[in-house]
Amino acid sequence: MNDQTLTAEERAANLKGMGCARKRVEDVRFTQGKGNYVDDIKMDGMLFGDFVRSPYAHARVKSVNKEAALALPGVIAVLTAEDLAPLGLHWMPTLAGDKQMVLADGKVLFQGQEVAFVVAEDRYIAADAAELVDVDYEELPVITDPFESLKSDVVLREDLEGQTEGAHGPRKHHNHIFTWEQGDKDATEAVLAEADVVAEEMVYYHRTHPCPLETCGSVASMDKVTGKLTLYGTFQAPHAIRTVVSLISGIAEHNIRVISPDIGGGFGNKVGAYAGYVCSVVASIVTGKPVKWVEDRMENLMSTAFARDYWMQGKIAATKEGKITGLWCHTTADHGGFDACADPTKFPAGFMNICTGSYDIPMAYLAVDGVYTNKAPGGVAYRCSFRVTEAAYFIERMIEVLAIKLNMDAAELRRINFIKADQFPYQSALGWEYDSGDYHTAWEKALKAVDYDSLRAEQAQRVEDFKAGKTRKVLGIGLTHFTEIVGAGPVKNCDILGLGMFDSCEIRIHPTGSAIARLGTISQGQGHATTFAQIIASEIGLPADDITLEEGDTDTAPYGLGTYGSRSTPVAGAATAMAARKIRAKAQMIAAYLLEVHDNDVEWDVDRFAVKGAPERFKTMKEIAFAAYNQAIPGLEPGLEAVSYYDPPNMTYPFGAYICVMEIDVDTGEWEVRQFYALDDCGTRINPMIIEGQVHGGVTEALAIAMGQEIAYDEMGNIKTGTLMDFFIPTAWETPNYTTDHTVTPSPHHPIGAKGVGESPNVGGVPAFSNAVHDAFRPFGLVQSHMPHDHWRIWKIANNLGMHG
Ligand code: PCD
Ligand SMILES: [Cu+]
Repeated sequence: MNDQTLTAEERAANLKGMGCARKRVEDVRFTQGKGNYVDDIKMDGMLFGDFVRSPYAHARVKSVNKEAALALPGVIAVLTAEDLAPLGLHWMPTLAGDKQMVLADGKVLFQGQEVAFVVAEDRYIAADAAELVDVDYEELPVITDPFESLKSDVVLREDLEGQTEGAHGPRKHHNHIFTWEQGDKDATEAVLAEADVVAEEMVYYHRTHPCPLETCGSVASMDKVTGKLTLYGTFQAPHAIRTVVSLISGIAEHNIRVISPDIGGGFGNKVGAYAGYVCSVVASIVTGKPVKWVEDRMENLMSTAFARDYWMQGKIAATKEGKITGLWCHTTADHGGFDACADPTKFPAGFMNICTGSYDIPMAYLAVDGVYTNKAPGGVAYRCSFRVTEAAYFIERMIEVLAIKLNMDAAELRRINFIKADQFPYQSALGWEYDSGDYHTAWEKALKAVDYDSLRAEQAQRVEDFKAGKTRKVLGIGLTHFTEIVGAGPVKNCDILGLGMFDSCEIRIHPTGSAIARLGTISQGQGHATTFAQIIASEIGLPADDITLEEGDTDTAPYGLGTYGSRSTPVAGAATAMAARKIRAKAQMIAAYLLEVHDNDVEWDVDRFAVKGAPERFKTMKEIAFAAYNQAIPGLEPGLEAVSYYDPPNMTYPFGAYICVMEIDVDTGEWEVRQFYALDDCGTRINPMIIEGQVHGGVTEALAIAMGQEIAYDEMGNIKTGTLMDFFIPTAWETPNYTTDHTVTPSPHHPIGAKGVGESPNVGGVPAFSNAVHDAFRPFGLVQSHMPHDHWRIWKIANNLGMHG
């Protein structure tokens, strides 16, 4: 055995375990076009569904005439709310405790709302037939502004009329959904009243959309003989979907098999439940044939879950020296026609109460009011754990605004107020216990890496040159220090529709020393098959290359709550390590038995158990695996497998320091990112290459959001950005170079010390880009301006500041 000739380091390297920049095993398939997405699923006799959608943002649906559509050859059925009503399926519950129409029931509340579902023999016939469905609408007044909505006599949700209690407490107005309050209002207001300095600003984080490359879709197949429903779909939470389908359809849960095949990006868009899923299931039950529904790009942008749309009114108080004494925030949250926000049940505004950020703020108060308008429903985490990007954007803008008020350097203001390394675990004024952090170290490393002082000197020179007429370009230095909160979790705080947010992993070792692991999460491109195998490799000493990973099939995977909110590593990653440790514990008994020593007389050594003090006497994990199946210890059951359901004791708190240096042409509003530095601390790093990829992707999405991407409506409620001609997706052309860096502050409660990282680059990136724009104009008097900072809006900033002469 050449094992004996290798050093421990060489044996460890062969495992490709944690810390290894292992190449993504998924990519062999993906780069050869061998992925298997929902739209690749083809079944015998499969039918296709397509929606009739409302052209109006608010209208009464007086009648739906299906005749012409049904007369078209190849059309099998046209479903309306009337058809679904007897089954109780014309409305469905949302994750936020609201309910949502599956098909228009008497009225429509947003443009693109589903009115009828046409089922036909192929996709094209279905689309043609959808055009033939004749809907008689009566237009109603449209409200697209949440502040107006709260003053309007127009009742948007007639189904809730007279209902003064909502899912999250009292409703103040017929278009009001909930008020969520955190922190101490009176004490915070007292601090504001006495403060040396108070900066106040409205920070708007505009409506945008995750817009994954693959749109949403499903294929439902009801087998009437076995009574089994198989549902393929683009689900970020397949198990939760199975439970919800069972609860609302009455089909026993064991008779439902939900499968998430390959997913072409989720970004939060695929967490909730959509009308298309319900309609494909009903259509399959009705027709007895498999039914596929896949939306197109415009349908995805106009009807599936949007993100953000938070109006955050802020006040921040400080001493003259810049020590922050209090933070106050009132948010008006525009949820559109239904509250279909995907947050843990007890958090109607997600984790917005992380808005004290990285700073030691002794007193704080947050209130969020949810409001209905005539816009698409949703409110998902688009690459951020439940409204954390909103919170980070808010505090990182407020810090900048305060720095202006104090006439202070914004890097210094942050430094003065950071939570110190010795304050962790840190109890925040709005209720969180930050598990760990070392913000000062990260901050100094970042400032040094970009040579902050010379950048400031260059900027000062630039301002002079501009004033002297020597240049038409200004320079912005966008600073951000963010704190994320990921890994929902703890079941005591976090559940979705009553399902506790634990996660799971099951590992089965085969006799020859290879293995399969199944998890309750589901990769959408993150590379779980690569990274989770690395955790197992390090924990039990079998090569990652010999470990298969399977996710997304509810018939085989242990129950889990799915992948979003960067929870896979903090929760399922922990379950993986715990399951592996159970296996190692059994392996230790087997090894000791084979080596004829006491259990405690063997010790773990990379990929084997060796006799203490006699390292030449050992059994490798591979040998132990074989023994587990034929030479088991008398009385011990054969086999080598384990499962772990992990309920994390706390969330994890990744953080980072991002700096963006931007050049802006004041005459055209064009911008150029000259430098972007991203330092992330996600605790123990499983795969540095995947982390770097996550950061590149996330910062690019942040660039999109900050610099142009938006879901905009006109006053009639028409969506103005419903195609990729208008909705900004950066290409290689717009995407700058990034410098990535890291510090490592392990999570003290996670078995391997890892924190999530997938969302961090969005949470840190958006304020970094936006602060760069603001900072470029700060010397000319700009305090606050709303995103997205497209060329036109930047031009207007310059124009309003009188910079166009
Ligand atoms: N420390 C550490 C951490 C982490 N990691 C890695 O990294 C990744 C990620 O992770 P995380 O953070 O944990 O996360 P997840 O859970 O897995 O995932 C989720 C996320 O993820 C991200 N990313 C991504 N990518 C891709 N490609 N695609 C997609 O879709 C996506 N999405 C996005 C989102 S949006 Mo939400 O849903 O909004 O809530 S949330 C999210 C994986 O693989 C892992 O393993 C490592 O390595 N290390
Ligand atoms: Cu979010």
